[in-house]
Amino acid sequence: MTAAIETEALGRRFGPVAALDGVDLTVPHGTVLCLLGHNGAGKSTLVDVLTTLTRPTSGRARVAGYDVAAEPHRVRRRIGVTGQFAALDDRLTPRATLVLLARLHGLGRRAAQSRADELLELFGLGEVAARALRACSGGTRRRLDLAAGLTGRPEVVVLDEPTAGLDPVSRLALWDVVRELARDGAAVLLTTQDLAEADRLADTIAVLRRGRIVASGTPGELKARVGSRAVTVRPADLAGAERALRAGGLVPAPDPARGTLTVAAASSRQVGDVLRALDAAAIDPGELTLSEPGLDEVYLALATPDTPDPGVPNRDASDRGVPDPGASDRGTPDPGASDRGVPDRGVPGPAMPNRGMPERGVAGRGAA
Ligand SMILES: Nc1ncnc2c1ncn2[C@@H]1O[C@H](COP(=O)(O)OP(=O)(O)OP(=O)(O)O)[C@@H](O)[C@H]1O
Repeated sequence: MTAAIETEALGRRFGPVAALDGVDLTVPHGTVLCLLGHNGAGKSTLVDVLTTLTRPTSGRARVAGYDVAAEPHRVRRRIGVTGQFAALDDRLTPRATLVLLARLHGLGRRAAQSRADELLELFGLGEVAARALRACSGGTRRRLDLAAGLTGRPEVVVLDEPTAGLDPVSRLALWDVVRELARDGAAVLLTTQDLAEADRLADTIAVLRRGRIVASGTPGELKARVGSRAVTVRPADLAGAERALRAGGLVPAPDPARGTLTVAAASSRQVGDVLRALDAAAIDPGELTLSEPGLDEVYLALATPDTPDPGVPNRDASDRGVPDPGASDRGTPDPGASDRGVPDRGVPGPAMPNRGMPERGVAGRGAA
């Protein structure tokens, strides 16, 4: 069985700007791929291409087995698309809205009602199910927007920052929905700026930077790739401890405000090295903590636009003595480099995507 989403050397240019620059992605059924990236990395453009809102200018993308450029109608029938409620009568209730949409997806009256009730419950909309839409809050409309995209039980769901602006309870509820969708066999691609969200939800995280995937893997793999557990000690004699660690061949990072020294320690042997170096100088480590790398480190090392390109030696990382996140990507010249520095959205592209199209908007931004 082919993957639910497959892209191959996918590119989308807007005039001189390469919003997507050779993106290769695979999202199998039953899995969640979280796309992380800085502002302007190309996340929305990728979502727009996959949901047929904009056409690629190079490469290919297949969604649910259909090419997005050659068979956009077939793709649209199989993806979780939201935004429909914007075009509906504001006097309708959330329940009536969902029933109507389910019927438009070909369900009979009974089946449509039960699908609507299922979604109302899933999105915690039970209490407002019978309230007119015009009297519903922005958050409620947002959740309804997401629910509306699922009325047809899509096999591929693409969510652009689905939890941005949701309150914490709604956010957790949406995470449950996403996991449930994947358990039921759907492929979910979601973009997020929320690292906790990616950590909790993703089977795979892909890091997009300036239109290119610079790293992908499970959350655990990415964390292991940038890092680096660290040992932090809080000795009484900070300067003496720093000298002792350096004498032991280690590279401590002092934090005088906290009175701590931190040393990257990829293996347990290196944890021992820290203790031995201090012991050799008869220095008590004081408090000792061992910390695991987090996704925030992954983000800082890989996703921020100022990070050196994967094709360029990463001086910062090697200076800190931590493994270089770009190491495995080396050797690939960066064809997008010449596009850089072009002001964002300054140049109108050949075909401006209509992000606001109510009948084909994708879950997420601006829906509230
Ligand atoms: N219609 C357009 N015309 C010109 N440039 C565009 C257009 N749409 C996107 N771009 C440019 O393409 C690049 C990628 O933009 P995109 O919106 O996909 O990024 P993003 O990762 O979604 O960012 P954000 O998190 O800020 O929404 C940016 O440089 C952006 O300015």
